[in-house]
Amino acid sequence: MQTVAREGKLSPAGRVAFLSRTETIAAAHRLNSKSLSDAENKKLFGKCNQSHGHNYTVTVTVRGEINPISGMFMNIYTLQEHMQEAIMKPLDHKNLDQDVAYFADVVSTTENLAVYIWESLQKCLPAGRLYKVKVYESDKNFIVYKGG
Ligand SMILES: Nc1nc2c(c(=O)[nH]1)N=C([C@H](O)[C@H](O)COP(=O)(O)OP(=O)(O)OP(=O)(O)O)CN2
Ligand SMILES: [Zn+2]
Repeated sequence: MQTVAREGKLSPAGRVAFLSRTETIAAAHRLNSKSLSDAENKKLFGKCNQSHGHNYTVTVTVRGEINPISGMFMNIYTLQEHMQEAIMKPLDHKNLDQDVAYFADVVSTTENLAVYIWESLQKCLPAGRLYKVKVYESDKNFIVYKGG
């Protein structure tokens, strides 16, 4: 990288790139709202009102301006470390409803799981860095959350 800088072959400034990394978490849960009766929960959530598990696939996308010296805006290993702390450690091989305090009163839908991951990553990433959280609950279903 220093060689590139010495030779003056720097990337033009102001180029924004998007970096994504995917991890998989295995977790158990059930869809159940404390605001509803047992009968209402069964009617609304059907089979998903019973305990079951998923191998969730979580793709996190961050954005930033490419540093002309390093050729990147974030080392992928840095993103890996943040995902370990914010996603893998609290969620992998856990019962979301019982082991994760956030879901004590929040229904553990994939939507809310994406929000949890977004908020956890926001705590360790620089402002404006996080762009998108995509969570696959199964091969067929996924949620995209971009904050807000
Ligand atoms: N909007 C949402 N709807 C549902 C969610 C959710 O998170 N957000 N979650 C569920 C259940 O968790 C359920 O486990 C979904 O899994 P499954 O039925 O296995 O999903 P598939 O569509 O992949 O499987 P099929 O065999 O095709 O049914 C329900 N709804
Ligand atoms: Zn489920």
